[in-house]
Amino acid sequence: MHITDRFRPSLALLTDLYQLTMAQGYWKKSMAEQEAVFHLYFRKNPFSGGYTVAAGLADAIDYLQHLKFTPEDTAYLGSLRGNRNQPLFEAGFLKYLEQMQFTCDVAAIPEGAVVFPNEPLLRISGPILQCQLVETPLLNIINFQTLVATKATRIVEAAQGDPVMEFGMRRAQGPDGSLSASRAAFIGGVGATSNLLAGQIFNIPVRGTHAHSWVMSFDEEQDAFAAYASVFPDDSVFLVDTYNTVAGIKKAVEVAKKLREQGHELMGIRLDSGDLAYLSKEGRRLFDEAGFPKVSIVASNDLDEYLIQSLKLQGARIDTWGIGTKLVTAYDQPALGGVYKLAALRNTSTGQWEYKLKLSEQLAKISTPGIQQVRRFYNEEGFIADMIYSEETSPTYTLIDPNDVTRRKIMADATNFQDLLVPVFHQGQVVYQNPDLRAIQQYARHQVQQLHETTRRFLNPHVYPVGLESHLFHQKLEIILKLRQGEKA
Ligand SMILES: Nc1ncnc2c1ncn2[C@@H]1O[C@H](COP(=O)(O)OP(=O)(O)OP(=O)(O)O)[C@@H](O)[C@H]1O
Ligand SMILES: O=P(O)(O)OC[C@H]1O[C@H](OP(=O)(O)OP(=O)(O)O)[C@H](O)[C@@H]1O
Ligand SMILES: O=C(O)c1cccnc1
Repeated sequence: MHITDRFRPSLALLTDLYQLTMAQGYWKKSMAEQEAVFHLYFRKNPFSGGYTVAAGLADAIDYLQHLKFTPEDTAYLGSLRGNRNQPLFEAGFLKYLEQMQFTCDVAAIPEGAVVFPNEPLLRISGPILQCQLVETPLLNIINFQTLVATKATRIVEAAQGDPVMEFGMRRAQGPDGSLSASRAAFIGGVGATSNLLAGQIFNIPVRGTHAHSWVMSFDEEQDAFAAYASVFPDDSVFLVDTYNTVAGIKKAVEVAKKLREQGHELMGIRLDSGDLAYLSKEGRRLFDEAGFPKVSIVASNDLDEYLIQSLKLQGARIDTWGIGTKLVTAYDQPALGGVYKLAALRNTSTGQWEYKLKLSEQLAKISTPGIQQVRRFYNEEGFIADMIYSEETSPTYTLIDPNDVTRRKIMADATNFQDLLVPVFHQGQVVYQNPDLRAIQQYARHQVQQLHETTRRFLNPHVYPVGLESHLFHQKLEIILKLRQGEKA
């Protein structure tokens, strides 16, 4: 099942109005079927990090597979009016939309792969009208899930093997945001979610403790713990910070003793405020002294990768991390900034591809033309460098940094490489089997492990080398110079 399933029968209008006005323009100018190539990529790793984890492809595939304008969709479009109250869309165009089938080719980097700025995560080729229509929803799906999967990976890295639970639904960007975030967080290595619908849809393990209101609804904190334990004798984690945390821990110890007399073991306690380093050490000491070394200590309270790292440095005795707001909202960087750019258009007279690029004052923002593929070079120690090349030319082994021509890398000795974009749709038909979500999670873990620790660190990470293949670099340069000349004229 996919997140997009919930919006059936049609998601065709989940796009920006301008995609439809351009579509009518292409149709009217007899350009609708002209073949185009677009790439979806981002320009900067999120969170000032050294890498990004791709996510969202399964939902992107599901969306494209079911792209169909229903009579209700076209009736709505038909009802839209322009400035002179004239219909915005023509009846002939709406008929065209209703009959339209998705016929594009799509190649994509599988979910869980580590990816870097300027690498196409998706390449869509086919009739320009169709390629253009799907820009916004593809960006919507891929940008958010990739962002959250990357945040989750960082949090899981900081936790150094401790289990991490995702508690974010209440602070997420709406119901669909919470589901996407739970899925992406799982890809990034989170072990469980508190979000039951995400559990049901994606088969993610669900876990939870209890809220402060449970404790507050009893006269005595200890009675609250005892009552909860009587309902869930083998599955209780007590939230101990409603009043005085140390006193709360002591009451939890007393209830744990009673539970043991009845043949059950308390699972854990949760700390949700105060000094988590101090309180976790105190909690560990009190439970250990009472003969409960296995009672685990869960911590929550606005945690993120930096706080986890700090708490570990302070010697906190936290076993499990509950992470909500900062994870599902990607708090310190709320958008990835992925873009979708036209890179080639088939000339209808010559049948040849014409390369296209978008100029910018900033070199880094000039898009790359061509029919791109990403080749990753690696050895037994991990990933070495990535090269973006055009599938139209046979690639050399020279990578040039598009933002600094003096930085080059020659990969002639590298025997191991892999092309990252794999076929996903062929002429509108799916040719890709989505891996199971757990397999994607394992793949992501393995991918991150292939990166050097200098690329993985949070502060000022080493920049992983990504270059343009020499032919492509020179083609790009030539187009830039030509366009700039045109600008002057
Ligand atoms: N030992 C620690 N080192 C660094 N940060 C900590 C430590 N312990 C807790 N924090 C973090 O400090 C922030 C503030 O926590 P604190 O419990 O003092 O305030 P609070 O959340 O407003 O408390 P309350 O829920 O009681 O109102 C939280 O993000 C928490 O995770
Ligand atoms: O801190 P986060 O990373 O966002 O994790 C989720 C938070 O949601 C809950 O708090 P809330 O105050 O909403 O409810 P509660 O009464 O259950 O603590 C929980 O106790 C966490 O603190
Ligand atoms: O189960 C929990 O402890 C939980 C669930 C959601 C949000 N905060 C905590």
